[in-house]
Amino acid sequence: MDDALSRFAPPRSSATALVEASGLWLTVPARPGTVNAQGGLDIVRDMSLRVNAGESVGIVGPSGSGKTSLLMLLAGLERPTRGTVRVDGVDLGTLGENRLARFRGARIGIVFQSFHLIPTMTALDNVAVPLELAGTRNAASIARTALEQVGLAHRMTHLPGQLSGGEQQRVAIARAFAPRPALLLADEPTGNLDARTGESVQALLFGLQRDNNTALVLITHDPVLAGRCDRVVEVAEGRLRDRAA
Ligand SMILES: Nc1ncnc2c1ncn2[C@@H]1O[C@H](COP(=O)(O)OP(=O)(O)OP(=O)(O)O)[C@@H](O)[C@H]1O
Repeated sequence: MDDALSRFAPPRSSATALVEASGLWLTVPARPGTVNAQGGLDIVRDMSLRVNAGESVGIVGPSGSGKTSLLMLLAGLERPTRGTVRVDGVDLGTLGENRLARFRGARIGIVFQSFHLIPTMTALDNVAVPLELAGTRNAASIARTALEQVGLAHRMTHLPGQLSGGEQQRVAIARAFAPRPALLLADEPTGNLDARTGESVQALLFGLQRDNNTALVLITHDPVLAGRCDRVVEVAEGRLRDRAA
């Protein structure tokens, strides 16, 4: 970690949640007929969530209920209209865009349903380039190790289009874990994969999460995948409610 990022080095203690989202609202300009009293549409309504270091939390709920919006807020990819998100002791709302992007690169990994790899870059570059951009020394060697860990030692020089869906998601997982983030956010990570491939990607994800003591917040429609998490919370109409795992 370079000097600029070491400022974010966490005072990690078991007493403090790794993620502390408090009173989150996300309001967007409304479509006709869906307005709140102020003339906006409330997508996220007063959500609060704590996630401890190393804990896995499944997020379930109907389509359109606000799951992805919550994940975007936790990643700092959306700014809440009201409320705060603290990750690793840092209030994301206090960071400008550049520092927020650097913080995210160092502390938060994200895995999407549709992989989001850069199609013109090899598997190795898809993992190494974000590390280089973050100023990480030995980026190529860290990326190689990350790809070996996800079983892709033999696919490093392939482009995403030359890889299967499962292999592409493994590259995305290697990219997400390579900076050793404290928090991994995953949005339907097996949603585009067949059942068997999805199972092996699930095993990989939870294995890396356990080995690195990474907190995991995972959106899924798959009850089996949700059931692998330490805890499941349900989103309904923009609100959160806890339920037994
Ligand atoms: N920027 C935006 N502007 C307007 N509406 C939005 C915006 N982002 C999300 N929405 C709406 O907010 C609601 C919640 O969307 P979100 O993607 O968070 O739901 P979700 O629970 O993840 O759904 P799915 O399971 O289908 O992915 C949806 O009705 C969506 O259309």
